[in-house]
Amino acid sequence: MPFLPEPTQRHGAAPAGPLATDTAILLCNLGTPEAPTAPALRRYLAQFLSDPRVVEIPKLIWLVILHGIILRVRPAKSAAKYATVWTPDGSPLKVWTEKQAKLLQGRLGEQGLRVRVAPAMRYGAPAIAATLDGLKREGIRRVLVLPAYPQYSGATTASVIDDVARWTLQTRHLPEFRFINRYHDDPAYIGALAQSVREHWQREGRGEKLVMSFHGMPERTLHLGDPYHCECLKTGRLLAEALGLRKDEWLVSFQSRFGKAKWLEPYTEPSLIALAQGSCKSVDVICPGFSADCLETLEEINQEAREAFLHAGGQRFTYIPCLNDHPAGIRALASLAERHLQGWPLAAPDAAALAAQRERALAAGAKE
Ligand SMILES: C=CC1=C(C)c2cc3[nH]c(cc4nc(cc5[nH]c(cc1n2)c(C)c5CCC(=O)O)C(CCC(=O)O)=C4C)c(C)c3C=C
Ligand SMILES: [Fe+2]
Ligand SMILES: [Fe+2]
Repeated sequence: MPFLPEPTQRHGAAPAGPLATDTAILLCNLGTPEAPTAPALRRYLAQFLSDPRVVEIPKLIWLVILHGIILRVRPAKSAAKYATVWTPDGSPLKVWTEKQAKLLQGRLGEQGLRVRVAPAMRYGAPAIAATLDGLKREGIRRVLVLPAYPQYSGATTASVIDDVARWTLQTRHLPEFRFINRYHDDPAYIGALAQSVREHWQREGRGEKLVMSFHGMPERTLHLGDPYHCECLKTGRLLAEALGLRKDEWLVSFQSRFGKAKWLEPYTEPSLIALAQGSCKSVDVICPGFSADCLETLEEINQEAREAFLHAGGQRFTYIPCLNDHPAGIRALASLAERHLQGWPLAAPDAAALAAQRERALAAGAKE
C-alpha cells in the first residue's frame, strides 16, 4: 500500500487521493521515559547517560559513578518531576514531536512536496533504528535527517548522526541520506520565535526583561570546540534584534546543570534570583533551544525557576511556551526541509514500481 498521509489539524485535510513517496524526513528528538516511574526512568537514564557524546569522561570511571550512584538515586527523583508534567497521552516531548511530524508532513504536502515525516527518538521509543527499518519496509529510498535541535552540539545533533550511522553499519541497501546540522540563525525560525513572543505579550502583557534560557553544557565542551555556546548566543541576539529589544531588555542564560563541573554561564536560576533581588521584578522567560515543551521547560523553568524568582522578591513571571505546534514554527521547519530536499525527485514515483520495490524489500528482510 502506498503511504497515506493523515489529515492535520492546523493545516486542514491532506491532499485528496493516495500519496506515494520514496522520500522521508526523520524528525529526531532526544527521547523521554515511557512512564513517570522510577523503573522507566532508570531504563531511560541508563541509555541516555551511557552515551559518550553526552557524558565525556573516561568510560570506566563514569560507569562506576553512573551505576553506583546516579541510577540508584536519580530515577525516583526525576520520576516525581515527570509526574508533574505528564499528560493523558504521555510525556509532553513525545506528544509534541509526534504532532510536529504530522503537521510538518501536512504542511509540506500543501507545498506540493510528497514526503513522509516520521518522528524518532535518540533514546527510548520510537528508536531511530526501528523507525529507519520501518521506512525501508515502506519503500523509502531517501531520508533527510532533521534533529529537532536548532543549535548544534556534540551531545545532541552529533549523537543523532552516530545513531543513524550505527544503523547503516548493519544495513546492506542504504537509502540516500542527508543531514541538517543546525538552524539556529534561520530567519524563519527566528521569525517564528519573535511572533510567539509578540503573541505572548499581547495576551499576558510585557515584562521588564526577556530571559532566553538554553539547555546547558559543560563549559569544557566550549573550549574543546563545540559550537553550541556561540550558536545559542547568536539565536539570542537575532531574536532580540527581531523584537527590537535594547541590550538591557534581554539576557541569555543556561539551565539544567548536571553534576559538579562548571557548565556554561550564566546559570538560569541564579540569574533570575539576582534579577528579583535587584531592580527587575517582572520577567518573561522563553526557551528557544527546545523545539518542544518537555520536562526541562515545564518543570525546571515554569515550576522551579518561577518559584525561585518569586521567592527572591520577583513579582511577575511568565513562561512563553516552546514553538510546539505553532503554525509559524511548523512553517519554519517546512521551509528548512524544503531547502534541504532540493534536487531530490519528490513527485510520486510510479505506484507499481514502488509496490514492486517494497515486495523485494520485504522478501529480502528489512536489515538487508
Ligand atoms: C548529563 C549531561 C547532560 C547533557 C550534556 C545534556 C545536554 C542536552 N540536553 C538537551 C535536551 C534535553 N535534555 C533533557 C533532559 C535531561 N538532560 C539530562 C542531562 C544532560 N543533557 C538529563 C539527566 C535529563 C533527564 C531529566 C533529568 O533526570 O533531569 C530533555 C527533556 C527530556 C524529556 O523527557 O522531557 C531535553 C529536551 C540539550 C538540547 C542538550 C545540549 C545542548
Ligand atoms: Fe539534557
Ligand atoms: Fe532539568
